[in-house]
Amino acid sequence: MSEGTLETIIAAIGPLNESAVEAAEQHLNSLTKPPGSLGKLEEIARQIAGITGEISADLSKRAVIVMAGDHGVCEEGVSAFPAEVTPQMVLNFLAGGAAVNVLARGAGAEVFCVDIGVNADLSHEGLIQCKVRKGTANMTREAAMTREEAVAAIAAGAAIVKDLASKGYRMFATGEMGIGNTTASAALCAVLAEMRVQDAVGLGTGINEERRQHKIDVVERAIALHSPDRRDPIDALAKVGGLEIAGLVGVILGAAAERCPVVVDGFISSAAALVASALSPQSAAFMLGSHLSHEQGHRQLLDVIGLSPIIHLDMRLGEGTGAVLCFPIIDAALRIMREMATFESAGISRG
Ligand SMILES: Cc1cc2ncn([C@H]3O[C@H](COP(=O)(O)O)[C@@H](O)[C@H]3O)c2cc1C
Ligand SMILES: O=C(O)c1cccnc1
Repeated sequence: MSEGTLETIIAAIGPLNESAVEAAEQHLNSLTKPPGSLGKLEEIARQIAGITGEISADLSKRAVIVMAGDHGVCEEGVSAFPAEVTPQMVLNFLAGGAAVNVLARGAGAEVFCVDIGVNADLSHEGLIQCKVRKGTANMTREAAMTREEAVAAIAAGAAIVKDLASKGYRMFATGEMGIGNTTASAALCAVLAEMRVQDAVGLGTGINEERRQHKIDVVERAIALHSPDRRDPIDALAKVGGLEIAGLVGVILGAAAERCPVVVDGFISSAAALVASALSPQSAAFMLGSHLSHEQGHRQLLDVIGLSPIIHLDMRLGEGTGAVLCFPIIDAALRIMREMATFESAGISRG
């Protein structure tokens, strides 16, 4: 796919429907509660109205899209786990045994696992095959991928969402699997959010402080080698990003283009959201922050994108786990819109 096709996806993203936001606000204020007393549930209800154009949209068909890809930078010893865990976990997702599968079952969501760049030959009927290349290159030596590969991965993510939307899916969560991907995410934060590298690099799967210092050095060397252009998000994504991160950029832009809410998971998904919002500032209005990851840098990253997390559970897993946990809360906000009595219908005096 060419960058022109990416421009077409971006051009399809419009603003929120302000009259639906206004109608949601009026309905919320007619319900039997002090104005604003349902806090963030009210904010969610207004946002979903603005996204979908309906004050209580039916979002019952929902999906978590788990993008899987490998990272050449693992050669530098940046993760507590070996790279072969990526394909092993893909099989676990397909067997239904990973944390995201369990939580998705509880949230009425289907898990779609995508091979966008796993460094292994995987074949399974449940796997969506979109491999752009077998893992990125080691960013401390060469660009993680080419610009064309980054664009192809974005396009693949957007095409998956388009296909699911045509089948009736109305809400999406971002998920990922890729050993080494907190390193790529931290590099993107440093370039595109202008965060200090030491603030963006965390412990990932559980390295110690000494290894974190090494991981900081790895990110600094990669950025010094490539000088990614912060005004060109595709350049940054190609040089220091990841295939699954690029795939999620496409999922987010694709959801915004389809006017579907997209719930952004933890640190890595938020790095994808950062790239998406740099490519299309309007896309941020279609994103919902999910949880505050324990990974260092996540709070600052969310602030830059302008997302506020719905829940705080000290999780640091990824896969889409925090995002799917927010689906029942979003359901609660929509249920309030549908089922609560109004002051008028219940005969209750207003203050
Ligand atoms: C068994 C296992 C399951 C996971 N599920 C998500 N991650 C998470 O950990 C990885 C990022 O951390 P780092 O950058 O330190 O490698 C990603 O794959 C992320 O999704 C997992 C990691 C492991 C080991
Ligand atoms: O917040 C996340 O997404 C995360 C943090 C650490 C490791 N894996 C994922």
